[in-house]
Amino acid sequence: MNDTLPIIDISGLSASSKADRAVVAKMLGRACRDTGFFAITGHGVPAGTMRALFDASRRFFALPEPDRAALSIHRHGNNRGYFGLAEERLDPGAAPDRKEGFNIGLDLAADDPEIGRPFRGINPWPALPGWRETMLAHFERCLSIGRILHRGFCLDLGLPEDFFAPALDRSLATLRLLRYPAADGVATEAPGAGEHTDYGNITILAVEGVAGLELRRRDGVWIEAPCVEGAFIVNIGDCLMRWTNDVYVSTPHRVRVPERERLSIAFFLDPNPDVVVSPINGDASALRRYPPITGADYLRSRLDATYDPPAVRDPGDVPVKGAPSAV
Ligand SMILES: O=C(O)CCC(=O)C(=O)O
Ligand SMILES: [Fe+2]
Repeated sequence: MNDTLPIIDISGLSASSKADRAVVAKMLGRACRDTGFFAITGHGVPAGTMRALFDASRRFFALPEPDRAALSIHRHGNNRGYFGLAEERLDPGAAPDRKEGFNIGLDLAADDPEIGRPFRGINPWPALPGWRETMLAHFERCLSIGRILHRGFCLDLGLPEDFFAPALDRSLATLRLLRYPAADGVATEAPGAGEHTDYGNITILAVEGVAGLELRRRDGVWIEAPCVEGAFIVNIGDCLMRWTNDVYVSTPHRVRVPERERLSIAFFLDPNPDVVVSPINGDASALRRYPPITGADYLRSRLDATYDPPAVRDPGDVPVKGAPSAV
């Protein structure tokens, strides 16, 4: 394979003709079986909207440290809020990550009956005018792109196109703003983000043009993910790999410390907590590589197996342990 990611225009997934949708689905399927990484265009999000989103992210990271710390993920729990530099270590064999971030989950009202259930909680918000609305609009946008992509996956996998729809309507999704400070000539062992695979079904990543994301091809060679103007980078996570019985692959990736400050915005699409993730393999249950498990139990098991204590972890990610899952 070559050194770049496939760039897939996904607008055809909304075509009225199934044959047209299938053309895109086939391209998606090929990428999902290969590196599990691809860039998408034709997603309908205007460049100005993305600029405003990154401006909002920059405003957050420019807040005084005490204001950010007041929103700490430790204080708020449920994987929501702020974490500072070196508070997360995606590769347990490496130094902590040189990045800070802010996580936003499904936005629930204080009296929502789901509050208190695993990974359900109230989002803390910074006191920045219009900020919450900007972020929630992007959350919804990514959810809808994620659902459309799943329809394409279904077509590729020979499933009814709405197969995943009921599994993604109360998703454990997380929108995560990330800031990687510039190297600034400081000698450090720390990565921007250590090598890991993502936990969920898919990750939809926006970058602003500063390179740094690297992924490991199936032949073991690390390549840089190109910054494609106007595109999101999508990658398959461990949950969808499991769900597809390893037909789709989640691929190890990492972020190197960038030459200049780098902002990225990741959306991790995990399934509903109570959905049963049962590997898709027709009726040949004997050939299933994994037992069925609920979305929430799978998340919990991965976090518990990886972290002690499982404090700041993001359901979007798990570090790579032992043999890489995708080669
Ligand atoms: O910032 C990036 O480019 C990727 C971040 C990432 O892989 C993650 O947070 O899971
Ligand atoms: Fe990741």
